[in-house]
Amino acid sequence: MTAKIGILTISDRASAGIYEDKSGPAISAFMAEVLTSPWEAVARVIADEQDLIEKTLIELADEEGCCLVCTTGGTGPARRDVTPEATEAVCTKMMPGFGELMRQESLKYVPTAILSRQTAGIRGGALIVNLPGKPASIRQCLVAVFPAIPYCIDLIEGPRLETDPAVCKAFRPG
Ligand SMILES: Nc1ncnc2c1ncn2[C@@H]1O[C@H](COP(=O)(O)OP(=O)(O)OP(=O)(O)O)[C@@H](O)[C@H]1O
Ligand SMILES: Nc1nc2c(c(=O)[nH]1)N[C@H]1C(S)=C(S)[C@@H](COP(=O)(O)O)O[C@H]1N2
Repeated sequence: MTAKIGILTISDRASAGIYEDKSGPAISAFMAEVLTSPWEAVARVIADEQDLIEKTLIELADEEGCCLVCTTGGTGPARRDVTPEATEAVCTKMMPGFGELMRQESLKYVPTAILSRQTAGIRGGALIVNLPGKPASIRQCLVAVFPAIPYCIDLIEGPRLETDPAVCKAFRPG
C-alpha cells in the first residue's frame, strides 16, 4: 500500500511567490532518503491563516488519506504564527513528545530553538507534525523524531513504513 505523505508549507511569502519554497522540498527530499516502502507526496503551500491551515490539514488527513502530514513554518511567537493553534484545533490527541524532542535537538544548532512552539497530534488516521520554517531545520528535526514515526503510524492503523537504517532506524517495540 502506497503511503500518502502530506507536506504543508505555511508561509505568507512563499505562498505569495516572494521567495521560493525550500522547506516543503526539504521535507520531500528527507522522505525520499529515509523511506524504502512506497510513498507519494501531497504538497500544498499556503499563507499563515488559521482557518486555511485547519481546512488544509483536514483535507490532507480526511480526503487525501495521508498517514503523515508534516507542516513547516508558523510555529514561532510572531502575530501571524498560528500553526500550533491550527494543529491543536483539528487533532483529537496531542503528542507533545514530538515538540519536546525537536526543540531539544534544535538547541544543538540554534539558541533560538526555544522560540518554536512546534507540536504534533493525531487526527483520525493521520499523524500531524509541525516543523519550523527555516529550510535547514527540516532535516535536523525529522532525524530526531523519525525513529518513532513508523510505530506511531502502526498504532493509528496506517500503512507500514519501512526506513533505510543508514538514515534512521525505525524502532518497533516487541
Ligand atoms: N518555506 C520556506 N522556504 C524558504 N525559506 C523559508 C521558508 N520559510 C521560511 N524561510 C526562511 O526562514 C526565515 C524565517 O522564517 P519565518 O517562518 O520566521 O518567516 P516569517 O517571517 O514568518 O515569514 P513568512 O510567513 O513570509 O515565511 C525567512 O525569512 C526565510 O528566509
Ligand atoms: N532546528 C532549528 N530549529 C529552529 C530554528 C532553526 O533555524 N533550526 N529556528 C528557530 C527560530 S529563529 C524560530 S523563530 C522558531 C519558529 O520558526 P517558524 O515561525 O518559522 O516556525 O523556530 C526555531 N527553531
